[in-house]
Amino acid sequence: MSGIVVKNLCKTYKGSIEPTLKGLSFQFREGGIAGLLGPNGAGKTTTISILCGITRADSGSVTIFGTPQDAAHREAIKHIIGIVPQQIALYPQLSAVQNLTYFGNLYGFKGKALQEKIMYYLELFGLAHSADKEIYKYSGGMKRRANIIAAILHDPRLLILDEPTAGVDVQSRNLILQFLKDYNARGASILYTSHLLEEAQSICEEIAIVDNGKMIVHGNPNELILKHSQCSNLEDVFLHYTGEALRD
Ligand SMILES: Nc1ncnc2c1ncn2[C@@H]1O[C@H](COP(=O)(O)OP(=O)(O)OP(=O)(O)O)[C@@H](O)[C@H]1O
Repeated sequence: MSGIVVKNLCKTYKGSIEPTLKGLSFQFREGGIAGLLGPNGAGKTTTISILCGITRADSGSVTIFGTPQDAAHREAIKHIIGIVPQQIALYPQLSAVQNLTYFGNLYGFKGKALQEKIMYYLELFGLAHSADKEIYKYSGGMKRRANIIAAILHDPRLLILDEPTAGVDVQSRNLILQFLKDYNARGASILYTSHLLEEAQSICEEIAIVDNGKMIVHGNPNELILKHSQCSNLEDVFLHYTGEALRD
């Protein structure tokens, strides 16, 4: 299988006694929309950071479309993946255009072609009227949308997003979800995390629920719902596997 293959990831952060990842494994096929789900502290952000090469696992392996995520392939992986982190990764004192020009340059894009692409995406994400406004003046939803543009200027085959719709209004959320579906329809793969299970149920064809650093269940949301007669939606499935207990 040449999708996203995660095998036996283990990770204990420096200074922590308890491991964050305890032999986590899952696979997602190429070309789909996949959801990495789990309660607070399950290890989703850690897993995503390892997938992108930001954090190193203590052991285990990650292969993306046949390319291993290791020191020898870091540059190749950088071009395959676009990452939208949970925190806004833009310079607040720079405008959207200045930020996006900077990120485009990092990937070797320059000049008119880059500026046209930036304007195309600012338009698509409803930000054209604020193209020259500094990011600190943006609303939360506008920042999230600009954050996504920064990750797609190099046309990544895999877009990874950590809670892209957390804390945004319904309008921004709809726009972001529509973009994800359209980007996927153009052939790209999407891997995203969310605590909004109704949303994950509606856009993901594959989900993996992780808890306490381990894989709990993987599958198609509708098939998982049908498999458990007492479950009528993905939230029921999630609670069935992870229980009612608080994690903090
Ligand atoms: N840099 C770090 N140093 C020490 N511990 C960390 C670090 N980053 C994360 N952790 C711990 O690892 C565990 C998993 O965190 P992680 O952020 O990966 O979970 P998550 O599933 O993304 O959670 P959430 O849904 O709350 O965002 C948590 O207990 C967290 O405190």
